[in-house]
Amino acid sequence: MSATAQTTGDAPGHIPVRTFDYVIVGGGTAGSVIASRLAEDPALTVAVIEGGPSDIDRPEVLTLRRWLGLLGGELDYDYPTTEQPMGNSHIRHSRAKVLGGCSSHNTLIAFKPLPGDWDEWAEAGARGWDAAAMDPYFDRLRNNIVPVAEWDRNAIARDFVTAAEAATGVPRVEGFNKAPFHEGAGFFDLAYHPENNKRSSASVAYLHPHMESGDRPNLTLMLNTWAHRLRVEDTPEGKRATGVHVRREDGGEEFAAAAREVVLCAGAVDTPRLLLHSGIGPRGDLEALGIDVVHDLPGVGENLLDHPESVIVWETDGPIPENSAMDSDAGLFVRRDDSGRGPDLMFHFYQIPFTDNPERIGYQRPAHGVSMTPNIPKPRSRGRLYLTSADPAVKPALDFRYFTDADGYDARTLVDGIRIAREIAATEPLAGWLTREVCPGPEITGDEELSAYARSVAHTVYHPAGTCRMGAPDDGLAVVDPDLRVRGLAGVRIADASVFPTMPAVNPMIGVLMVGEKCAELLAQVPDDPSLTDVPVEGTTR
Ligand SMILES: Cc1cc2nc3c(=O)[nH]c(=O)nc-3n(C[C@H](O)[C@H](O)[C@H](O)COP(=O)(O)OP(=O)(O)OC[C@H]3O[C@@H](n4cnc5c(N)ncnc54)[C@H](O)[C@@H]3O)c2cc1C
Repeated sequence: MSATAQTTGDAPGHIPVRTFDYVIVGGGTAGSVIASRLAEDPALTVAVIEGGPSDIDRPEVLTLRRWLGLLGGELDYDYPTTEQPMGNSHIRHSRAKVLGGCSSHNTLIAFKPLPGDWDEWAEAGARGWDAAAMDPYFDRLRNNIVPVAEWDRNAIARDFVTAAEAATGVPRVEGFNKAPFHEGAGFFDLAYHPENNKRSSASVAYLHPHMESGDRPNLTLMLNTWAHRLRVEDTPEGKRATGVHVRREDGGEEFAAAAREVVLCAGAVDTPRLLLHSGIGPRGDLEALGIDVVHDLPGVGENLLDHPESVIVWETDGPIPENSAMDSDAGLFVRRDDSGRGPDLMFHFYQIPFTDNPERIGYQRPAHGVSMTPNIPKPRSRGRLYLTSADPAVKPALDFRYFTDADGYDARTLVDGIRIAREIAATEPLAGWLTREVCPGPEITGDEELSAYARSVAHTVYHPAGTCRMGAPDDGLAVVDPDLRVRGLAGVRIADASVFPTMPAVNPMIGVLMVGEKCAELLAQVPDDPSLTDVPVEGTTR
């Protein structure tokens, strides 16, 4: 196979074609890993179609502590949710439009998924994705995963950890990735460079070294370029994805042809969105919108998962010290149900008053304060992503169906979280810093009132996943098989947060990076098969 992408001229009325061995849609968290790994073989050509710009020389992106300033800005796709009768309908889901994807604007909290998380995937039909099989991929990660540096450990966060340990009886943990845990309080591991607070995002760790040295001429980054349709053709072997129609920033159209495979890494919102606009999804939904059905795949967009959280805010006795890695670098895991496989309640401790949602219902932001955000590691509610228009420019609908699980487990978890948070706040040495509970406020004590508050100010930990879930080859609602191949289509795989069958108890980014590493390995195992090159490598396409 040629190491040089083949290009054709731009014929009038036609779209120029460039052919690569692999076309990766999305240079985000998983996409950066896969592109970098595939391009290690100089005989292969690899293209990355990335909707956003490069992150190189952008301090507002590369400086971890500036993450909050990116949300809702020009590098954010900013997806709304649908009306949430049981929760907060005003949540905006940030999704990064920049090389590195969400690893370029998240908080880079780095947890290896717990053994129970992977084993649950294997039990859901993802054969080969159990904890023992997945463990080695963590050691391959190139990100600089380190504990929060001593100088970034804020005094009030240290006191939160001590108070959490005393109030709940959980052990203090130094290095959450050293061994599986059920409970614990401590500073997190982060993917960052403490000496200058620079991100160790997927792009920084996997792509920058090659972009800066130019040692991967076989890797083409098509930046500010939007993939709007996956092309599927009928071949003697069946339906095959042959490439992606893309639109550049200047409005020009191109076809990126894949001689071997297309890999979709556009994330849990944009991968199903692209499939649906390509006519791949539930037949009835597509027909109702007038989209030609290319491949009936009922699971696309189903199984929308997230980690919902609530918030409790205290005013502090004056300003707190300035130092921090990113203002939310310590936390707590609790296991209320001893029969569970892992933690069932998690808290981030914010060194800022996080009142965005409470302000909407009348609370005021204190001049100085801190917050605890209890979240649900294993939520039971399941949502759905779907299109409301055949126009690809219209954002998809994200209906998380927050707090709709039949037995009320999700809402109850947040109520338990607020009660535990209050116990910690009443315990020294944290108690001495706090002058008053701002929200929900000490007068709100009953289960129902607490639940109503917790749900009305609920937020997301920004972890949407599961919308193209992996499952056994005979699982009708699975979108990809355990080799990440889209069911019923040749030449296309998915590797990003959308393939998660269930939600890990911990923050998901490391899991996504490990999906990327495993996908690269699966692709490398494919033998050279002449039939795989039976796709257009020359000419033009409409
Ligand atoms: C604010 C925030 C904080 C978070 N904090 C943490 C944390 O601390 N720890 C943690 O573990 N997780 C965290 N997460 C979650 C984590 O970052 C994500 O789960 C993970 O990065 C998702 O990776 P992905 O590869 O699925 O998608 P992404 O990283 O989002 O990559 C998708 C890429 O595809 C591109 N793209 C999309 N559609 C197209 C298209 N049609 N054409 C071309 N390009 C396209 C996008 O521009 C993007 O670069 C956070 C997320 C957010 C938003």
